[in-house]
Amino acid sequence: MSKSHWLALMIGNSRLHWAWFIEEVLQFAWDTEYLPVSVVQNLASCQNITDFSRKILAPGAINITLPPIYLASVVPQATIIWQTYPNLHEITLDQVPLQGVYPTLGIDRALALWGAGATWGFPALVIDAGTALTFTGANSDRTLVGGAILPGVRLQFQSLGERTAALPVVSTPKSLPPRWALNTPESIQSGVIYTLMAGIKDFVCDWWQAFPRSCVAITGGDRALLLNYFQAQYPDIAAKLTSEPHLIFQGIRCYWVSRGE
Ligand SMILES: Nc1ncnc2c1ncn2[C@@H]1O[C@H](COP(=O)(O)OP(=O)(O)O)[C@@H](O)[C@H]1O
Ligand SMILES: CC(C)(COP(=O)(O)O)[C@@H](O)C(=O)NCCC(=O)O
Ligand SMILES: [K+]
Repeated sequence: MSKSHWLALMIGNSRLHWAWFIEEVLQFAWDTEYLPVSVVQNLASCQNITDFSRKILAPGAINITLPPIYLASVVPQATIIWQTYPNLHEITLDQVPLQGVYPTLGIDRALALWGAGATWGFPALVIDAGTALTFTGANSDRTLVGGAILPGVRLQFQSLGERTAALPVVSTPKSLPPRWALNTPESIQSGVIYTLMAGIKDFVCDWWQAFPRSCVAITGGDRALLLNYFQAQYPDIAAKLTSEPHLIFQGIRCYWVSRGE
């Protein structure tokens, strides 16, 4: 029997996250920008698979087998576009085996937590440093303990620059800035970064008080950046964080396996 190839697509608020799987093994993962409107319109106009492959995948080619896409999204408008894809499996919260979730919990948070628990065991806490930064934790019964949501790194700089007259939108520093800054850009960098780190440290320490041996996994676009800062400022905590770029894909993989495909 031939092995099954499939794609995972996570639609986040900043970009699309893709992974190519063969059976339950992740082969390759990449990020793309949102598709240009012209491509989306073209996609929406497709009538069937042949039409789709001719217009989108490989103009001129016929009879291409489209891989199934397992889709999870926290951006409803962007989901609509993909519902025209002929071989789509949309993952919803009721398909994630966690107890005590509330109806509006983000599917990305649920999948990352499932992925973390399946990989390192429950209890587990996930820090997802994406457009928004989230904490999401479950206990040893796989019951959601709860979490928190705050603006992510880039969003903090953007919103400060865009909603004030005198503040520029500064870039995210690659390494830890000086705490006591003597110019405007570094003052903004210091304020955002040191407050963010203190906040993360406080959440993580509170979690470890309740669940001392729990895995705390960090994922998302700013994962490596935050880990760098932590290594410089709180190396003891950095050493106890588990860094995993593909936590949501681990959750989607669990979903794929649970379907017995
Ligand atoms: N090309 C990029 N586009 C957007 N964000 C990026 C990019 N490269 C790095 N980042 C960082 O990743 C963060 C967004 O994380 P990501 O996991 O991609 O978000 P989401 O899952 O919400 O789409 C931003 O705060 C930003 O600092
Ligand atoms: C908190 C989020 C915006 C994070 O999304 P992201 O930054 O990964 O794009 C997303 O998980 C979401 O829309 N959640 C719904 C609200 C909730 O989880 O309570
Ligand atoms: K919103």
